[in-house]
Formats: sequence, structure tokens, C-alpha cells
Amino acid sequence: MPNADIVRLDGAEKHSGAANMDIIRLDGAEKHFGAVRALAGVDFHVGSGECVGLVGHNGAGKSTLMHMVAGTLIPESGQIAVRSRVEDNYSVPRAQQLGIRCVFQELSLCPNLSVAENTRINHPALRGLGWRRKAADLITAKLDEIFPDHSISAADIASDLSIGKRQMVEVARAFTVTQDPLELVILDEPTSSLDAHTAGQLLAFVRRFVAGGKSCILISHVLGEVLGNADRIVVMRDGKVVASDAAKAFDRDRLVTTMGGAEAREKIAAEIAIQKPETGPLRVRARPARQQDGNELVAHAGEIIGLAGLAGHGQTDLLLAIFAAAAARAKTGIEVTAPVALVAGDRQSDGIFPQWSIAQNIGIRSLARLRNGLLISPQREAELADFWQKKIGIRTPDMNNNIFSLSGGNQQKVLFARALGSDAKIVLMDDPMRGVDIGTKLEVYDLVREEAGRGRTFLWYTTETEELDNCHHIYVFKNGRIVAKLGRDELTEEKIIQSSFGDAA
Ligand SMILES: Nc1ncnc2c1ncn2[C@@H]1O[C@H](COP(=O)(O)OP(=O)(O)OP(=O)(O)O)[C@@H](O)[C@H]1O
Repeated sequence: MPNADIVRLDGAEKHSGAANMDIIRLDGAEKHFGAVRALAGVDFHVGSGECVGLVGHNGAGKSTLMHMVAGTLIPESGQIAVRSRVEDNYSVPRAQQLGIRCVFQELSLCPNLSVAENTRINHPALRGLGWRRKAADLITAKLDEIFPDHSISAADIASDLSIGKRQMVEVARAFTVTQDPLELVILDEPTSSLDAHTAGQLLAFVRRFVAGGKSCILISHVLGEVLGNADRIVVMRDGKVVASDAAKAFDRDRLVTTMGGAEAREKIAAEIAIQKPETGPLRVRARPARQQDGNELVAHAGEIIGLAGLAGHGQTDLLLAIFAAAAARAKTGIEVTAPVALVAGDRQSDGIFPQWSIAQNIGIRSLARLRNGLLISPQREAELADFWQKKIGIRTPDMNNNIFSLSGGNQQKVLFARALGSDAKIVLMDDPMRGVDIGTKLEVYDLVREEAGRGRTFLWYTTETEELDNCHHIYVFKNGRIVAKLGRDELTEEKIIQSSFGDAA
């Protein structure tokens, strides 16, 4: 069946009819993981020249559905058709041949290879003498097109790049073309590690790509991105598609309600009440290594301090330096007066213990409390895990399951539970909300404010400007240095961007 929806292209409207046949269509797709029914008979399609936004809470089934579109998972029942032709042996090579690409949430660059070498992996056509040069030119041209001020070299080794830059390479690589066609790109949380400026560049590129007749699936928990850039929005809930409509038929409230977050909707409307705490004892005093003037970060008990600015400008480095200073108790010029926990943003490299269960991943920072004599008490570990499962809704039938049985957003919740469940008085958060759905985010914001009220200190680096509303004051970073300190009353996106780009110190 051709897609009869009305789609918007660059402000114009057009009816997608016979000329805009579906690139891909799934009918009745079904998938279980053990006892979990991840997809419960899903119908889904994407038309050519269409950007489909896909939203839903953590664990709703979005990534599983996208794995089917990309050929990495085969439905247990149901049918896949590409350009109206039923595919009986759909697979990753077949998807590639048909021009269907995917950028998954968990980044897939080989860490020990350069950007050019990582590009070559996707393009066997780049062979023979000079392949490295060709791969470098291909990826550099695409990075220039999407992110004009990217400052990434094709010779850079992937593991030396910040998570934001790795995400930029991964996205750009998906849009490079050699021998296979390019028809549909799936972008699963493509802006989760990008600052507002870079995310804007990517979304503008996506609109140009779609206006040129190609297709995109955009998964994001930042609802404004989906509302502003998709032609049609599909909402998933508990393994089912519960709505599919033109983007302009939705607003933020309708989306949240359809996703199943009526409570969250009330909270969005509510003013974030945040009061300046009585200044408690000093918890952290730290100066970035490259700071030459007198600026330094100072945090007291009960304060929530934001670290802002363009991604990769020294915010993570300072958090890691504070973490190291606390552990080493060395004289590093950084003063830390209480135990510290870190919520990593790059969960693949810094956060998750892959061989362990969900419960063990939560308990690792609280071993002293979980100990019974010399051994860890399984009962105490289970109690801690159960408490957090209920508190922030970790979606699993069994907390003893392996951590990788969780959806991406639920893995991130585990890192939160680990830090908040520990005895740390200072919690460092390195852009920790990557992939976390809006309902949980609001719960976590409440929790952070509540814990700050009890005297905990939070240092919170975020690429989502809205999150800074939860902070008492923020430090803006540029080129590894603090260039501005803004109070709550001065906090606007404009002001932050101005400080991030300006020369003012
Ligand atoms: N490899 C796996 N093993 C076991 N369960 C899995 C596996 N992959 C997914 N699941 C389960 O399937 C359900 C759907 O997960 P999926 O990753 O598709 O959700 P999602 O909507 O993409 O969530 P998120 O927004 O957190 O990325 C979840 O309950 C998840 O725990």
C-alpha cells in the first residue's frame, strides 16, 4: 500500500501518493527476548522523501524495531517488504545493497583504527593503492558538509576522540556513498552526545537530505527535535505502535500522553522550584589545567552546579580530574572534601561491567554496605537493586539478568542508581541522560534536587540546555577553560551560546 500521509518538506506540503512508494514496510513484526515481548505485532513503514520520527519510553521496542529494518534482527513472525517487494531472506548485506543504513545508539567505531580506516570498513569498494587517501577524502567531505566546523582529522584514532566527535564520525560515515545506493538512514539518538550547535547542524542536514527525496528515521528522546524535524511521528509503547500521524498533528503534550506519561506532562508544565541552598561547607574547589586566569569551579554542600558550553571543551576533563583527585588524595591543586561518585556518559567505555548482572552493576559502588563479613550479601545486593528498580523504573523481569539485556536508556538508569545508591556526598555527572526517556529524566531531576536538599553536591555536565534549569549556577567552558559563571537568573540558551563562542573570559 502506498503511503497516503501528508508529509512536509522544507515548509512545503505535498501528498505522498503512488510516486512516493514505501522504501520499507514491516507487517506484524514480532520479537521476544526470553520472557520479554519486545515487539508485539508491529506494522511500520517509511515512504521515500519522508523523515519518520520514532518515540517511546525506554524499553518500548524502538531499537528492536530498527534492528529489523537494518537486517540485524529477524522477526519471529511478520513480513518485511522493500519497495513493495517482499524480502524472504532479509539480512544486513541485503539492507546495505538496498541502501538502508543505520547509526545505532551504541557507537560502533573500532577504537584502535583511524577515522579513515573506520570509513573503509563500510566501503569495500575503497581498495587498491591509495585507498587510505580515498577513504580520508570521502569522510572529510561528508564531515565538512554536515558539521562545517568539526575539527576532526581523518587520521585521528577513534579512541582519542571525545564521545561527541565519535558520534559525528559515525553519523557522517552512514551518509557516505561508494558503490551501494543510499536510500534510508536510521538515526538512533544521533544527537545524544552533541551540543545544541552541532545537533542543529545535523538536523538541518537531515532536512536537506529528506528534501532531496531520501528517507530518514529519527529516534530521539528530545521531543522538540522530533516535532521540529520529522514529517510523521510514530509512537511506540510496550512493544506496539500506538500512534502514527503527521508531525504537525502532535504537540509535546500529545506526544507525552501517547507515550504513556500523563504524570510527566503535569510536571513539564510545573515550574521547577529550585531554591538557593544555605551555603554549606566547601566540597570542591577546582581549576581546569589550562586555566590561566583566576576562574575556578567552587561547589558547596547542597549545590547543583552545571557545566555548560560546546561539547568537548574541557567539561569532562575537569570532572575526571576531580574524580582522580578524590581517589588519589594527592596534591593536585584540586580540593575535594568528601567521597565522590561518577555517572559516566560514555557507558560503553567507562560505566558498564559487561559480564555482570544488573544488580551487581548497581551494587559495585556500595560494597562496604553490602558486605556480610568478608562476603557480599546477595540478599542486601538484591534489596538495593529492587529499591532502585522501583524508584526509577528499570525495565526488566529480573535484576539478575545480564546488564546488556536492558535497553540503552535502562542501562543508563543503572549508572544513576549506582551513584545515587552509594554513600558519595559529591556526585559528578558527565552528560548522564544520554538515551534516557522524558518521564525518567523528570524523575531523576526530582531526585537530584531532593538529594541536594539533603546536602549532596552535584557537578553536572550536560549537552541539553534545558537541564541546566535544575542548577543553582553554571560554569561555561571554552577551549578547556572556564569563560563565564552564570547565575540562575542569567541562564538563557542565548547567553550560554554567546559565552561559548565569545572571547570574553
Ligand atoms: N538482547 C536482549 N536481550 C534481552 N532483552 C532485550 C534485548 N534487547 C532488548 N531487550 C528487551 O526488549 C525490550 C525493548 O528494548 P529496546 O532496546 O527495543 O527498547 P527501546 O525503545 O529502544 O529503549 P531505549 O529508549 O532505552 O533505547 C526491553 O524490555 C529490553 O530489555
